[in-house]
Amino acid sequence: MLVIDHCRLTWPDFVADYSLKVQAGRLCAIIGPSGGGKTTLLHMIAGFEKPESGTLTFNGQDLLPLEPAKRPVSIVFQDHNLFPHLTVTQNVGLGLRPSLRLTDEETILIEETLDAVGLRGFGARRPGEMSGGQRQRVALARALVSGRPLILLDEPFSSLDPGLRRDMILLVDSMRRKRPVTILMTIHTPEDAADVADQMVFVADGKVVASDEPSRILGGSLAARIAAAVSDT
Ligand SMILES: Nc1ncnc2c1ncn2[C@@H]1O[C@H](COP(=O)(O)OP(=O)(O)OP(=O)(O)O)[C@@H](O)[C@H]1O
Repeated sequence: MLVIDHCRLTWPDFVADYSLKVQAGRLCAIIGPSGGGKTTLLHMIAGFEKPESGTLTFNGQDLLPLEPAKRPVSIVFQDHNLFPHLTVTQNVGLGLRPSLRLTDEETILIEETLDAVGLRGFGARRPGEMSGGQRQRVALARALVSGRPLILLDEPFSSLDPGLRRDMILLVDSMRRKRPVTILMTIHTPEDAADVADQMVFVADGKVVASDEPSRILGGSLAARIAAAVSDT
């Protein structure tokens, strides 16, 4: 289980105080108004931002003393951070071995993962030779191949058209059914994930305002604030 207890960050214009629990193996969708603190929450879990107080554990392990690279966390950004000069296989391989001196077993694992995200035969291509949706799949494959149990997706699909976005969310859902991973995903369109997420979290003003099953979040007292947040973005 991921347990965040009163993790506090203070900047001149923004104060965050996050508390949240996510059971291991769950898919948790994070929604909320622009500037409310969704990305900052993920960055804090990944270790890019350090809270000045509070506790953060995953499956009982204290994450706060750990540098980002040492955390059991893999993060996918909206701009997917692929290296244009590297092939798809190499970009995914970075999730396994930054030196890219891949063993035969690792190369096979990469091929299997590319297959799983629908990119069989794309290994030799470069990101510039692929569509936006295909590039997102490469970034997702890199996160999955890392074997890290906690995957953070920071609006990875928001630049895609609605049909493709939905396909990608279904792909994330199918991946986590094959492998025990816990996934936190920020999204702008709650409906995209309403039927696949186990948990939905509404973040605003640097706080987790509500955390519950998606139907309760979307149909509850926050419905008007959620609608306003969606139309605002
Ligand atoms: N390193 C930083 N230093 C100072 N302020 C920051 C820093 N990082 C983020 N902020 C501020 O924290 C607030 C929350 O930003 P954050 O990116 O987490 O929001 P968000 O909910 O992800 O927004 P969006 O949906 O627009 O991406 C913003 O006011 C932002 O300006």
